[in-house]
This record gives sequence, C-alpha cells and structure tokens, in this order.
Amino acid sequence: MSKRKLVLEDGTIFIGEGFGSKREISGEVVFNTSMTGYQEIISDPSYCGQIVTLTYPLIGNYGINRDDFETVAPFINGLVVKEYSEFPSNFRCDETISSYLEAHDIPGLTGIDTRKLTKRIREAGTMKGYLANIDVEDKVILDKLQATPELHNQVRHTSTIKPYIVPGRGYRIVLVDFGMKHGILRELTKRNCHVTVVPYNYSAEGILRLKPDGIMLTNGPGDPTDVPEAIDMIKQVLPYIPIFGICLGHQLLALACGAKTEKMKFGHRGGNHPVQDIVTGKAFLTSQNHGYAVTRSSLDETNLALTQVALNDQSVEGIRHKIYPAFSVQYHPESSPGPEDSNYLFDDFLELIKQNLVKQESEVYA
Ligand SMILES: NC(=O)CC[C@H](N)C(=O)O
Repeated sequence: MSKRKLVLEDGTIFIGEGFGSKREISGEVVFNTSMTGYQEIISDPSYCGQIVTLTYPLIGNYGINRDDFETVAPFINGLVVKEYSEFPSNFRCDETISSYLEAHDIPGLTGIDTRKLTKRIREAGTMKGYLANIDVEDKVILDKLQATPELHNQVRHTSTIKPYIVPGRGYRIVLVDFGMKHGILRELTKRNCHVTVVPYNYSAEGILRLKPDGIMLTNGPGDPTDVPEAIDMIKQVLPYIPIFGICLGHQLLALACGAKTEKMKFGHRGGNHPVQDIVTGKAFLTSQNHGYAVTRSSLDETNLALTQVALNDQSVEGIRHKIYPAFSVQYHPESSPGPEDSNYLFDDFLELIKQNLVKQESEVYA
C-alpha cells in the first residue's frame, strides 16, 4: 500500500494508505454510519460522484460477494475507512474490496481517523474533497478543489438509457429509474409484479400508453431540481395512476405537487435513523441516504399531507397526496442494507393499486 491523502476544501488533511485504484479524484465527502452492508453502500447509485466515509471502524472483513450488489457498476468516486481488512473471511466472499475497487478504477483510503473526519463534516457541513498521492502539493489540490463545480445532473449517468421489462404475472408497474437500487426491483418482483423499467426522462404519454396499474419512482443521486423532466411527467400522471416514491422519487413527487426541497447540512446516511408515523404514532428504524429533503413548511400550500417525520431532526420523512392515490418516503423501505421495519410499504402500495382498480371498475359500472 502506498501513502495517500484526503484533502478537504477547508484545508484539513488526512494521511493514510491507499487501496483499490491509484487514481486522483475529487468528490463530495459524506459519511455513512451503518455497521454492516458496505457492499450495498458502495454499489448504491445514489452516491454518484461522492467520496463515501464509513464510520464503522473495520471494513472489508467479509469481502465482496456476487449477491449483495445494488447495481452492476458502482458510482462512488472514492471510499474512506478507518481500518481496511485485506483478509476477508466469509463463505460467500468472492474477492476483497480492494480488488473490486481496482477493477472499477475507484480509489480507497484507509488508516485515517474517520471520527475526526465525520465530526468535521457534521460541524462544517458536506464538503468537497480530493484523494491523491502523498507527494501531490496541497496548494495544487486546493486550487483544483476550488475550480471543481458542485455536483449536478448525476441522474443522467445512473438511469437506464432504454426501457426494459422484468416479467411477472401480477400488477403492472412502471418503475422510473433515476439510479435504482436493485432492492426496489427485488421487492416488486418478490410480489409477482410485472415491471417495466423506464429512463428518467420517459414522457407521461409514453408511461400512460403502457397502461400501468402503478408507478414507482426510485431513489437516485443529486439535487431533485436537476430533473425537471420527471417533475413534469409526475404532474401529468398523478391524477390517473397510483404512485409510490422512494428517496429522490419522494422529493420529485413533492416538487411536482408544489412543495420545495432544500440541501441539508450533512444529510442522513446510515442504518438506524428513527422515523415516526404521525398518524399511528408508531416509530421504527430506517435505512437512509439523502443529502436533500422536502422543506416541511412548504407542504402547507400543497395538497400533500405530512405522514412521517425524522425523530432526530423533525425533517420530512413521508408524505401522502390528499386527493390522488400517491405517497412517498424519504428513507429506504427496501433496506439493503439496513432494517426491514418499513418493508410493509410495498404491500401498502399494492393495496392502494387494488383499491384504485376497484374504484375505477365501480365507476365504469355505475
Ligand atoms: N437515495 C436517494 O435517492 C437520495 C436522494 C437525493 N439524491 C438526496 O441526496 O437527497
């Protein structure tokens, strides 16, 4: 391993050892507090363009296996850990993180104080950072960081380019892919849905022509206001087809209904974020990964009802349309990785579809 460093835009420097690719790269530095599930985190497309720090102190000890990917190719720009394990031990293990990252040309950094890094981000907010060899001058890196623009339009890279079908015998779902975690697809196919996956900019007309029973809006990277095509599409399909949105999909549903979104100071990323359902009063633990949120006060001027809130900071975690059959959550009910407490939401979605079909039928025969 060679000596490498992470330089933050505020000038803080962390020196450690490199693993994975040896390339130099910049990215938005974020932290995830999950204790397990690093393979799912590394392969979650919502981290596109980010350098991900894992706060759990030992990473890599169960290796990388063929089953736990959330997408085929990872989109993270870099990985930062406290202690990287070069000798994984697990019956499912196929390779080390280092060989996996090297194959995808993604650099890793180990041996730094990830607690200090996390505290810095919590205090100052999410920052840009740069991973480089130890001998690259700090001044050169800081100049490069200053010239690096804020991340935008990542959905264009993470969405599918062409539509495709994952057949099933149950409800017909159009899944709008903004950078989908495969866990969402798994939850739908597990429930026998027939899924047509379409790109982020698929038109409302194209979607309605597929005659779906329901529309699922997936997670995805970046600022939801970067995807105006999808906001327009949602406005048009909202009165006709039941919608379920997750994470970026939730933010887009909110924007389509007239609410606003904002960038958070350092976001929510981890596997133990408590959320309360304000209708039932029930609290549960959720898996989260987001840097933007729906502005709570902006819901007042819309037809959206607040259904769930984050117990750590009271931010918006769930909404429901007061007139049309549409709801969404900011967190990940598909977990992967994380608790499965909110998995029932996929069943709720299918129930909403069922009720909508019954309603439509009764209107036809009325
Ligand atoms: N996981 C997601 O879909 C993230 C949504 C959005 N990109 C955010 O950071 O808030």
